[in-house]
Amino acid sequence: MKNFISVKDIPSLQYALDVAFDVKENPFAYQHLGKNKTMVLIFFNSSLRTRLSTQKAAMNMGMNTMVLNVNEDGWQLESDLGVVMDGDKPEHLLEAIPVIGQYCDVIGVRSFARFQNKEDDYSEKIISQFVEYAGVPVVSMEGATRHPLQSYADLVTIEEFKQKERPKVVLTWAPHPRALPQAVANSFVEWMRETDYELVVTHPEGYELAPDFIGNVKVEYNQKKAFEEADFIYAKNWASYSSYGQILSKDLSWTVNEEKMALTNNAKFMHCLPVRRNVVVTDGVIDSKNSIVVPQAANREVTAQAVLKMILEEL
Ligand SMILES: NCCC[C@H](NC(=O)CCC(=O)O)C(=O)O
Ligand SMILES: NC(=O)OP(=O)(O)O
Repeated sequence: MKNFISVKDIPSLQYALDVAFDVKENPFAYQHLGKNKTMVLIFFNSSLRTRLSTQKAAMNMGMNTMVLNVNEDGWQLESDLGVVMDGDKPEHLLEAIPVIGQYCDVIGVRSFARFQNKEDDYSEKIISQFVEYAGVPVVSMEGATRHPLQSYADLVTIEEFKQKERPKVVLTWAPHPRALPQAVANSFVEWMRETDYELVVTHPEGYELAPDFIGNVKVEYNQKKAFEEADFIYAKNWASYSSYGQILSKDLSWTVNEEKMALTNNAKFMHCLPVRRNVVVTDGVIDSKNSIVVPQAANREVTAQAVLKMILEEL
């Protein structure tokens, strides 16, 4: 594998699952692959899980890691092409990216949607420049439109907890005080569409995901109806795609609560975290025995390591 940006980069879902379960069982078996190799992790946005799990995964693989928080301790980086750089950004991505590529063997990048321009976000303006100019493999640690390390961990988690071959998996929109990217939801749908699970997405009108991501996945506007017989409830807020980046609703009747979970088939509750308690999900649900958010987060280390293994094997 050269880069890891979307589900299309893995050889197959089954192969990715096999690698993930293997590294989960044998985390230190492949250190020879990463010996004397370095991963640089570049963050344009905050992180807890991705930062720690990806570094831990790289260390498990015998790699060294370096972290750059662009907004705190690097030069501010210009990403627009052809601009007169007489403003507040001293360095262009066109130099910064190949320079970073000189110092490492793999680059991880986190760069969220900025919500200034739909085309810029949906063309993955930042990550695609990394892929073009880095000269080394690039791993998305959440781009503008996808969060593939998260979705891969979500898949592994569902495989571990599912009680039936073809579970019903429901992605539900939930309210939030801020405008959040569509990346987690897009990517979750993109990965789930590669499985044979029954997938249902529920959200208020106006929150439809981009057509390329939702495809012909079933959308049920009645949240309670969507929850019926669900085996997994995956909650996430996202801002509107059609009214790009706007908050159209903060309706707390969409919060995942005990009453709605009672409609399900004893469903497991999932969220990528960080999560706003008693806005996205009630304490009662996230503190219940059916909440698997912590093992889900633990699998972030597993899938980051699986991705690094697949990349290092081809270096
Ligand atoms: N990486 C997982 C989620 C990251 C991001 N969440 C956030 O920014 C939450 C921030 C807040 O709750 O204010 C998102 O939704 O894409
Ligand atoms: N789920 C996730 O990506 O968490 P962080 O934003 O803390 O990395």
